[in-house]
Amino acid sequence: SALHLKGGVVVNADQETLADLLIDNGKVLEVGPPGSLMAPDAEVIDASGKYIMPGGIDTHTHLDSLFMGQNTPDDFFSGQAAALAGGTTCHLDMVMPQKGGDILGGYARYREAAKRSVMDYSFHIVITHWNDQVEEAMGKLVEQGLQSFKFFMAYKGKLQVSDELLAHAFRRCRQLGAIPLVHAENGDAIDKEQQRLIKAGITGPEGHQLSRPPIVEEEATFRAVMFANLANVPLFVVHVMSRGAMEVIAKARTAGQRVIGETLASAIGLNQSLIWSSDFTTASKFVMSPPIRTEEHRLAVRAGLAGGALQLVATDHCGWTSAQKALGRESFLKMPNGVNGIEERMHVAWQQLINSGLASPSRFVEVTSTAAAKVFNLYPQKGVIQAGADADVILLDPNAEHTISASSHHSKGDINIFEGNKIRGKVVMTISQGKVVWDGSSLHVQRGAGRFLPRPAFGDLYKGLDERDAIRSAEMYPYGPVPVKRDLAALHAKQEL
Ligand SMILES: NC(=O)NCCC(=O)O
Ligand SMILES: [Zn+2]
Repeated sequence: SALHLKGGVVVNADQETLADLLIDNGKVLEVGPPGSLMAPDAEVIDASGKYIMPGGIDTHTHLDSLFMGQNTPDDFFSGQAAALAGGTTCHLDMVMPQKGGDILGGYARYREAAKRSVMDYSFHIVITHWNDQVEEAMGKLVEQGLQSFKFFMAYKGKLQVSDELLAHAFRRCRQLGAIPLVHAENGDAIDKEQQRLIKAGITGPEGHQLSRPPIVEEEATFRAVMFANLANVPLFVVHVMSRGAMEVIAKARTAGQRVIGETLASAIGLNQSLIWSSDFTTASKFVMSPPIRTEEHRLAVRAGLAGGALQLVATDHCGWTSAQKALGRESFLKMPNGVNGIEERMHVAWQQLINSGLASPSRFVEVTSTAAAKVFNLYPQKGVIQAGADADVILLDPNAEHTISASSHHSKGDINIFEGNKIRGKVVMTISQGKVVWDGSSLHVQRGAGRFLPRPAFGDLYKGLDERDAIRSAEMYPYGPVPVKRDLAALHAKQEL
């Protein structure tokens, strides 16, 4: 049935206004001044004292995934249900290739797994090797509505790609109108550090941390940014965890390059102190790549997200059980990397951005929803509350207090990196496709209700790139057109004499 939200503050990325909202048939029907909308049959929801905002979009998740030999506990049903309970109504999941590198096969498996979905979703496709079939598969995937490909610059010997592959792939993305995503860490350097630390007997979770210092993240970020510049392709850097990597991105943007920096709930909400805990289960919870960093980095990245050096905040949700983490008891090399967050992200971002006074509710909407919709070509279907948009909407009570805990979360893992975090501000209602799916205490989700969202190539980030190419070419050949015409016949004739 139709919903009539009355008396709330509607927040979009550009402004907040006291307004009423009418929702019907899965869409936003109308937004108008308080008392102006007529809908006698609609169910009335009192939104007074609450913010009405676009549902969150998480640009980086790993649901129903096989990673480091382990299956993630959360599938598309449990992961998305958790997301909805935390105010996220849409996500983009990472498609890992099948064994043997079969990309289309991997994609088909994820489409099948996603049939359990309870909210809308799309995918990024991970590319780990290169040949003609891969190039062709990328083209086919773009035709099917996928416009983003992910490359790991770390995980040596497994997922890591070479510089040569990056160079090829960025050109191919440019041709297809797709966005390349990079996990930016120098896998070769990490490999050496890992061996050194293990040899020194540092085998615990802190060894993971020490093997991947901020400098390996900054170096790879710089390399990816330079390669993207070379191909004149937009670039999306996933999970920016450190100040240096953020500054590389900010500098490139200042020079006019189209680079998007994604940070994570774990980066702005936590520092690495608990990785030094003498309790193994506690320490192991925080093992992820790139690592959660010192307080100095947390504060820098948080401020950068508020101030505009970074563009959005995701989760890289790849939560594991404590038993799975314990596989790394003897060596951090065997511990599945990854942390939870799909359910906590909106609350952590609210706490860190709004309650710190660093950002406005509009900026919160921008970094949790609108920017993602724009970059990944879902706007204005998603990421905004206006007539015609999908009715993915949340109500947030800025005064409600709650504490995050594994004992009350909806995700399937038995551990939570935000355990005990006190949050002021709570999502008291989530509306997905026009239906109330979270009422503040229970979920009302329907298996299979989630839809795959096709995303056309050549989105907003591509506008103007052809003109830039033409101008850059002209700048590259300051002494005239190439190839330079030379009279080689005359030279031959001369030398034959
Ligand atoms: N981030 C992490 O530690 N695990 C998930 C895989 C990745 O994104 O690197
Ligand atoms: Zn990653």
